[in-house]
Amino acid sequence: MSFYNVKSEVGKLEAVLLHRPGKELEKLTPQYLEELLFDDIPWLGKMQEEHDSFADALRNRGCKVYYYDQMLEEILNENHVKNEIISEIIGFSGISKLKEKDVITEYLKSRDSKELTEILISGLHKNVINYQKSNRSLSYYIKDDYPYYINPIPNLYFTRDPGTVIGNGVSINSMKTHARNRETMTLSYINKYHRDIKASTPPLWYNYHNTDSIEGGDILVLSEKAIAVGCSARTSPEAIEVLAENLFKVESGIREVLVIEIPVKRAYMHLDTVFTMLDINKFTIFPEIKDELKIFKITPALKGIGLLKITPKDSLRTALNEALDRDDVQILHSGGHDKITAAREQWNDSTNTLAVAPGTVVTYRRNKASNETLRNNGIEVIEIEGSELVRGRGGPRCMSMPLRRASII
Ligand SMILES: NC(=[NH2+])NCCC[C@H](N)C(=O)O
Repeated sequence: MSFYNVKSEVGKLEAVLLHRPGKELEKLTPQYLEELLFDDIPWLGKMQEEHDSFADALRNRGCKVYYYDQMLEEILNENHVKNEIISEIIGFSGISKLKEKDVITEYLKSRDSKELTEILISGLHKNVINYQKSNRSLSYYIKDDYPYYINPIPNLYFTRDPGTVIGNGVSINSMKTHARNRETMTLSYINKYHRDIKASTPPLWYNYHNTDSIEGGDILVLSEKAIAVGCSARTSPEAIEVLAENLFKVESGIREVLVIEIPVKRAYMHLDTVFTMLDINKFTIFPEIKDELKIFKITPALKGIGLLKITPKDSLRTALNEALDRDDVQILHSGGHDKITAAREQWNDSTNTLAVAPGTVVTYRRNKASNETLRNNGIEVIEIEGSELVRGRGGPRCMSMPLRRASII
């Protein structure tokens, strides 16, 4: 049996990868907020309570929850994996250029797998390493005010973005920003070495070593034959083409990539901040952007040069109907028909719904107007608290990486 199986956006959620926010969030300071892609500093204790309730809501619906740090710790028990990760991180974090690199490498090697997991997620502060003053380089003094050798990765609880399961394979995404690239790097090790995953040798649809960026918040698995990809502040057209070529080349089952270009803005950093799927024929959208979208359909080129055929489309609804082989697609507007409410609720992730079954979604309770519209249109809404979780700018969909979904009957 394949460890990964996601052939829709809404089939009953059977297994998911989450990360419970930890000490990495306590490394946020006003000075580095923007660089670390936060708008505010969440209160960790409260955030963990909210996250535990989120995980419980998924378990209550029969979903198995895997945790990123546990899987990482498990693979680090093998010495060769530990050494491989340490050497990549040393290069990635610029430590290999420092005089103190041997001391830091030794320090990392002498940690057990739990301690190393903690460092890989919440960072390595400079004052942890003791070494002779005589070994200090000029760059040590000049960059001295930067506190870390290894940066914390506070966005890790948005497990949606570094990896995306499509069919029985996975795309290990290439992140737009340095702040998030290590999330992807560690995920690639989990994918390669975790005993539960490697047994099924899943195909890799995208490799994070490719520098064209693509993030999971932009990828929606519409069906076993079609995916939608947002072209956004985080996902480039070049990366979408590479993903499409890989999916069309091998036996992924995917025959269409529907590209939805959204405006480039912090508030809409990914497609799933403005548009998600709720049911086999229902979607929700932030109405403000609907006239600004550009839609393109990519299919395998039958003849001609190159592998891809690109067709511009006029209407999102028609394109979705075509992709899903239906004629009844409905797109519900968030914000309860009020512009101000819609904008406020979008900022708080009203359109970032996570389907746990066809027509059943998890949302933040705070988005009252949008939740009401969903209910009035036959959607079952499971509400969770998100006062602290939302401060990282993400909702239930961003906080989850579906690993397996049941097929839709
Ligand atoms: N799939 C999503 N919409 N993820 C939201 C990620 C938010 C995160 N702070 C970032 O800017 O990257």
